[in-house]
This record gives sequence, structure tokens and C-alpha cells, in this order.
Amino acid sequence: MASSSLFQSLPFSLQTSKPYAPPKPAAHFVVRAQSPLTQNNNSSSKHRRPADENIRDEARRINAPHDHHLFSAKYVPFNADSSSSSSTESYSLDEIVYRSQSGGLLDVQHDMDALKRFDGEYWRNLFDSRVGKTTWPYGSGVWSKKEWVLPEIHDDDIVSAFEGNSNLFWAERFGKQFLGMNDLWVKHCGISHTGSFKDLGMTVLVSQVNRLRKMNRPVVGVGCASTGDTSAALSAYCASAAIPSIVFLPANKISLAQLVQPIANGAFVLSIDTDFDGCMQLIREVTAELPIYLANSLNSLRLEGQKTAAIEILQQFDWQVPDWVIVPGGNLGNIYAFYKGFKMCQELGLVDKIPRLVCAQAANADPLYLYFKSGWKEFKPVKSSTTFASAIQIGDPVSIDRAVHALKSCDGIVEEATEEELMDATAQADSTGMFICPHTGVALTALFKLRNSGVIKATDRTVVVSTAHGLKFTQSKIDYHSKDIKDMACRYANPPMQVKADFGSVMDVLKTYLQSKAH
Ligand SMILES: Cc1ncc(COP(=O)(O)O)c(C=O)c1O
Ligand SMILES: N[C@@H](CCOP(=O)(O)O)C(=O)O
Repeated sequence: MASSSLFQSLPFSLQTSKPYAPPKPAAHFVVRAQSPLTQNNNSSSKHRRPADENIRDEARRINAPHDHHLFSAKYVPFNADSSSSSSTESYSLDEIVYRSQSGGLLDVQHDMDALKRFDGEYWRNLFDSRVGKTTWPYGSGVWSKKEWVLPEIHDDDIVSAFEGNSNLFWAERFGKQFLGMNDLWVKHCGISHTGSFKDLGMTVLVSQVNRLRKMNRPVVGVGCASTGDTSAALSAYCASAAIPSIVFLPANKISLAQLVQPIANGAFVLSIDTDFDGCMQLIREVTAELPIYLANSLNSLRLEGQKTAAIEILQQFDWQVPDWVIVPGGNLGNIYAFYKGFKMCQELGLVDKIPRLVCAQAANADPLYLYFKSGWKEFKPVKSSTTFASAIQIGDPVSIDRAVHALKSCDGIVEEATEEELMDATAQADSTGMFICPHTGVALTALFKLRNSGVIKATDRTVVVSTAHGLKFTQSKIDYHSKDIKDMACRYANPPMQVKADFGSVMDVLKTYLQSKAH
């Protein structure tokens, strides 16, 4: 139905480069900011869709086909200094390609001129109008930004669990009690369908695979190497689209909760006697030989979804820019994704600056930290050792170049956390009502260090990105609270008390407890 198209309802043509003159505010919101679907939702005479129509059918009926061709994106070689690049190498997103001709990384480049024909206010209003709906596919926090993510995919090909839109938690007590801060926030990306931020990228990647398979491209299955979260997301999204998934896991190096996820979702699970870097090497070799599509963040499609978490943070602050965003880093795709999300918002006029980024690593797997400390002189992969932050136990990150570009471009910082520091920070956060994963503990340790050194000020608005759900990492919490960790004081342990099953004994321990709590 062409007349209900968002873009047809706009009072200017995309074919012209004439600057757009905003209409009056009331008309602006009604005419320009709404998607075809929200126009239906907001109408006072809105109709429920017919009982025999599902939300995909509804989207098919309402969304005009040409909406998919207004914006476009392609793969280009990732080049930190893109302004001076004269490369003409590029690939359609429908090609199966992970590396540039020179063997370097790729990046998804959007047609920024087409996107710039709409002003920042337009995009802010459009994104805001889609939050919290069940309309397909915009109810997802990722697909609510579809024009900036994978503009050309048909809504019908999208595989989504309505991911994103995760809560931005005001860490009131933690901020005040431990850091003297009152504007500290935790972006809970792990409160998500499979319990980590990987869902944001995987909905994009698996949707594209779904499209490729419908185009009869040679993709029999999708594979990844994983420290637990990528494999969980991959297997869930593939299962929902009936696509075979294959996961390479380092034997005995991921949590039980993570291991059971791909098993339950029907993935082909290979437990391999090596570390993550070894699994990554193997999956790269295998995907070069077999019709298995690579789902790790080496594949730049993933980062297009992950960058929406940055846009969401701005949106949740009503498009005000925080001073700092702290992200735990392993394979280093996510730190770049955050940078890219913020940068696009700046370039397209939604905000006028970007935050400073901090990448936080476990000291037992800290190649980026060592590189940063050397003044970016020479990058050397490390042999990582065991860490409670097991999902970031990565010594040879594939996105090192992306991360360095992101950090240099925003005056960023790299910090690290020892095992004791990250476990203490996790326990401290939990004691104030959170239930975070050890990777978030790494990010909080970075915050402690930067507050103590005065780099982050008490009044700075700071966001810590929580990357996975704490329930995936209960064993480390049990060990900590049982004081069962060698060479660790476990200063914030809160072990349960064994009490005899009689009234007097229970009363005694309760009285002692209440006295200790009385003001
Ligand atoms: C829970 C968790 N946090 C942080 C990271 C680090 O993200 P990245 O590999 O994009 O640096 C990962 C995965 O690597 C993860 O699973
Ligand atoms: N933590 C990751 C490691 C792989 O990262 P990716 O973003 O490159 O897939 C995991 O959970 O597997």
C-alpha cells in the first residue's frame, strides 16, 4: 500500500539533494517521524490486525517494497584512515567475503549521503517512535534502526527475537557507596534473549544468512569459534530459522550454562582441546573450505547490530551524550561497534559529540592493554591464561585494528583488572542489587582505577556496559562466596550460615545479625 509508506509520506524527494526544511513541530511528528506501522498504532481508530494475519504478514502488507531501496550498504576494506583511502574495492553484502584482497578486515559502509538527506531530528524521532512496539521488525532494538543496519534486507527475511532495548540501570547505590558518583549507569546488554550482547549482532548475521539461503547461495550452515556467548546466540537464532549451526568450543574453558545453550538449541557442538584462539584459527580454515558461513565478529555484519547498543544509550539519555562509556574487550569487535554507533549519530546530526571510550581487559588476557601502555608502538598477541572473565580469555583478538582506530579517534583509554580486582568488583556490584558477570567486573575495575586516578570525575556521566547475564557465571560466584579461591581473600564474600533446626539457635543468629545492621 504505497500511500502508507513512511517515505512516500515525507514532504520531499530523495532524488533531490535539496536541504529539507522542517515543518511545524506537531506536523513534524505525525508526518515525518512515524513508521508505516506506528502510524497504525498511534491512530485513535487503530484496528487490530485480522486473526488470520501474523506480524510478518502485517509488515508485508503495510511496508511498501521500495522502502528497501532508499538506503544501501556494502563491504569495503577496513581502513583507519578512510578519508585518504583511494581504494575502490567493495563487495555487495550478498557476497560471502570476510577479508579484503590484502587480507585485512572489512567494514560495512553505509551510503551516508542518502542517510544525510534526513536531518538528525528526523532520525531521533523515527527511532523514538519505534521503541517498545511489537511491530515487525521495528519492535527490536536492532531493527528499529534498520536503515542504519542492513537497509536492503526484506522484512520477511529477518530473524529476530525482539532483541535490544535493554535497560540502562542507574547504579545509584553502587555509584554513591563505592565511587562517590551520582551519575553512574550500567547498560545491561546481557539481559537479552540468550543472555549476552551477542544477540544484537547475531540477529543481523543470521537474517543475512536466511536471505542468502533463499537466494540459493552456497550456505549449508553457520559456524563460529566461541568462549560461550557467540555460540549461544548463533545456535538460538539459527534454530529459530531452521538453519544448521556448528560451534567450536575450547574444552573445559566455558561455563556450564553457556555450554548447555547450543546443546539445547540443537547445534553441532565440537569441544576442542585448545583455547579460543586455537578454535578461531580452526573455524577460519574450515569456513574457507566448506559451505559454512562464519559468524564471528571477523564478519563485519555482526558489528552493525552491536553498534545499536550505542545508539540506544544516547536514545535512553534523550539524546544527551555521556562523558564515558566503559566496555570489556576480548576479540575487540564490540569496542569498535560502540564507536561506530556513536560516530554515526554524530555524523548524521543526532548528537554533536561522542563519549570517550574505555576498553577493559582481564590482566590474564591483555594484549590490547599492553599495546596501549607501549604507546601503540608494537602489537604482540599474548598466550592468555585462565580468568574468571572466561568469555574474554582471548590473546590474539581479530579486531585489533578496529579497536585501535576506535580508541585513538575518541581519546580512549585501556585498563586491566586482576582476578582479585574483577571478582571483588563483581561482588561489590552484586551487593548493591545487581547480578553481573565477571566481564562487567572487569569494566567496573577499570572505573575504580580511573576514578582513583582522577581521570573520571565524580560528576562525569559514566556508562558501564554489562555484556552478559550473571546467571551464566554462577560457579565463579559460588566459589567466591564460599571463599574457595586459591590466593584470594574474597573480601566481599557472603557465605550462608549453617544453623541448627531449633528456635533458639535461629533466634540467636538473627539477633546478632540485626544488631550488626542497627544504626
Ligand atoms: C560476556 C562478554 N563480554 C565481553 C566480550 C568481549 O567482546 P569483544 O570480543 O567484542 O571484545 C565477550 C566476547 O568476546 C563476551 O562474551
Ligand atoms: N566472547 C566471544 C568470543 C568471540 O567473539 P566474537 O565476537 O568474535 O564472536 C564468545 O562468546 O564467543
